[in-house]
Amino acid sequence: MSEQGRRGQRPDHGRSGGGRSAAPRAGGNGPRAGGRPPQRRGRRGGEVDPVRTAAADTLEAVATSDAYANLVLPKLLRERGISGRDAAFATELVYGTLRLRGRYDAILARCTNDRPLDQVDPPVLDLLRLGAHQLLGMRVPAHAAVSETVALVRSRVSLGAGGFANAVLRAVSAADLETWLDRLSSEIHDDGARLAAVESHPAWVVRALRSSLRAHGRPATELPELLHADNEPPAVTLVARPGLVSPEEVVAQVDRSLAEDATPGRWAPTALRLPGGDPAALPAVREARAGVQDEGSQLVALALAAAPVEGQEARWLDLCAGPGGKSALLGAIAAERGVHLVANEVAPHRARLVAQSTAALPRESVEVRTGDGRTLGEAEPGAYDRVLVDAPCTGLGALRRRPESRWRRLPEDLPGLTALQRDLLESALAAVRPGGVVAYVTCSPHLAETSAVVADVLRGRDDVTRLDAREALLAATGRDVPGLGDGPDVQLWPHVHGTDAMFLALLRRER
Ligand SMILES: C[S@@+](CC[C@H](N)C(=O)[O-])C[C@H]1O[C@@H](n2cnc3c(N)ncnc32)[C@H](O)[C@@H]1O
Repeated sequence: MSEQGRRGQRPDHGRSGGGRSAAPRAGGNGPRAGGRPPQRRGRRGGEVDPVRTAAADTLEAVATSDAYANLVLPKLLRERGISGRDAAFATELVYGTLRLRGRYDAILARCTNDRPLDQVDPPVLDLLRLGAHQLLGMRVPAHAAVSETVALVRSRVSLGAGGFANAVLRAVSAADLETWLDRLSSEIHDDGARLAAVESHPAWVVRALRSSLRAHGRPATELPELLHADNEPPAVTLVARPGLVSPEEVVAQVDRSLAEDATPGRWAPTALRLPGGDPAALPAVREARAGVQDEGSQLVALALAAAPVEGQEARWLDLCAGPGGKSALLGAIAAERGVHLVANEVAPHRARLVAQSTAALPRESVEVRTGDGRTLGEAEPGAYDRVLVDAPCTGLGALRRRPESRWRRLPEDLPGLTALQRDLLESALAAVRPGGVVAYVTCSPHLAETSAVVADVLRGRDDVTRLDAREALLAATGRDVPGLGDGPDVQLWPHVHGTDAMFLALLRRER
């Protein structure tokens, strides 16, 4: 395999003066986030940059309080009056640093004068990663990246740590990204470990994704492309909820400068993509007639609604509904068909989010409940025509949109999750009536959470038939969606479909 192939496909790094790459890099901001530091005036020598401080505070909250960057950072930027290009710069600093942590650690480990990274004070290490991202993932001039990061280390940790950071970052800045990646590729001989470092994923996730690609009939040689896609920020994708608003009506509400570049979704008739902006500000989103939703999430909900069900329909169930994106889409379709949706969620605060997501639906067509989905099937046997089990999972299929999650999840999380997934699927099969259909969905392609759960639950049962989910998906989209494999289940992929890696199995209860 070629060097490039082993490393993964990276964008063509155009070069500008000084040998630094001019193009945004893998996991970089692209045109939306603005990688060049905005010009700020009026800071005295030695003062730390407030925008980088906001980024460092967010990284600290993520590291020490298990916080989510996408919740902490916007709040912090609002409180500190940081907006526009400064806010975009801070966002790229945080997201890029978190996503590419594995890659930067492999590089930093070669710049610390043989000091292992686990012996570097964690707050210093986080700031070194922040500096490395400015040097290698953004278009920040090297002197600014080093001096601003060293100022942060001095002010937040100690003068001595500042000296150490200075030496390490100068060593990082001695080569550009291309050169560093060539070096990692030539020095790390194990295939999985090399991909883990170059494409910044934990090694166990690399192994899991390789197995899943193979199991779904895709060549393992696609793995670098898949990992690379996980490092690309996803497009802003909206859903126009049927019967409540059309994609065209949503586009009409978008700022004229962005509307020209709005495009329909690739597959789902309900989807549209925006080049940026603040979708939460659109009237249709504020009124819950539209929402922000990955196209893969839309596709699995649409496929359940399109699956063949025998006889009259009256009641649908979303067993694990929070925060309610799929409930809102299913509920909109249900309302059009005169069907009632029950949206169940175990966590009260997430049930409140479901109520918000479904607020635009006619009141009589949806009921939001708080309860344990594991017991619902026993309590209401055979009461529903269609049931969605969008099970709690590792979220390994949505790494693009959750920059820190790949480092938080551990293989030890799997047994607890798969036990819960099995219980929920069994409950769903009890809740669906004969002739009705259950969709088992995860935003993870990990085989233990997908095919293995379905196989475990169906073992020894002859009252359930596996439907061809590809046919339902094609019926739902009316388009020829390529790369759906041999079936009967569907596994979507970021590098093939441009969606999160959603898994879908459709199961019909025969008796
Ligand atoms: C993957 S999320 C569902 C996402 C949702 N379908 C959407 O599109 O917005 C899984 C949800 O299951 C909920 N959950 C976990 N255990 C549950 C249980 N025993 N019963 C019902 N819901 C549960 C979690 O709180 C979480 O909100």
